[in-house]
Amino acid sequence: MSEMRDRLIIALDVDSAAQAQQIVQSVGDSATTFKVGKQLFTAEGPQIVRDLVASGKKVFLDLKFHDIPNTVGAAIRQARELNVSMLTVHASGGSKMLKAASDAGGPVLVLAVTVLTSMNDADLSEIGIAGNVQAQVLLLGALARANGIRGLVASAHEARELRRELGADFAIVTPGVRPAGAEKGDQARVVTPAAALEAGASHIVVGRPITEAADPAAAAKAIMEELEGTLQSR
Ligand SMILES: O=c1ccn([C@@H]2O[C@H](COP(=O)(O)O)[C@@H](O)[C@H]2O)c(=O)[nH]1
Repeated sequence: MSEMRDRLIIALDVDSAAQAQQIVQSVGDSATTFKVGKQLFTAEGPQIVRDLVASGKKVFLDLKFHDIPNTVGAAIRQARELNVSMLTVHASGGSKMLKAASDAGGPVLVLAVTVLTSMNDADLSEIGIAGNVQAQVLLLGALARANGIRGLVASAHEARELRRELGADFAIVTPGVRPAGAEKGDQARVVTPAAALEAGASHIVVGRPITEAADPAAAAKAIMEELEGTLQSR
């Protein structure tokens, strides 16, 4: 397992490169990996990724590709040119899309998003999925693994079972992480940083609790200390 600092991923969900770089600077050494998602990428394009990589940061490109296999494979080959470390596709794109994604990924860790952490059982039912979230996550996790994918995005609620099913080497990246007492916002399946690690997450993704904090550096440091405390108490 990588060092603890590599396990905290900070979501740079802001409107501009300047705001993103300010957060990166203020967080300093508390994190090595920063997530560029739809908001920042749409505002700034690939240059923000190039700039972060050039400054020595690891970038998780979270654009959640979900399209026909040829298009997803081609998009991933472009992402490789940006030297990102991780990227996402939707597992619900199906086996052919997942295979195209894993074939195209090369050294990039391709993560399959199972069920968004903002969704609950009722949300799944609304889109025609009869099973509960846990069952759907496990089904999509198995489908992803069968098609060469080496990591998933899921909530920590499912992490223990996923870890049992998928083994120690699989990456389980968990958003929906909230320090005790923090606002859930639109997230449905939420746990604390410590509970996510306990459940078997390899990485946690934290956005608003850091980016909207009065002091992002202190917020990131507190989360790091919670993670380190969890490992020491094992
Ligand atoms: O299932 C998912 C997949 C991705 N995300 C992303 O993670 C961050 C979480 O941000 P918070 O502010 O900590 O809620 C955000 O960028 C999402 O796009 C997710 O939340 N759930």
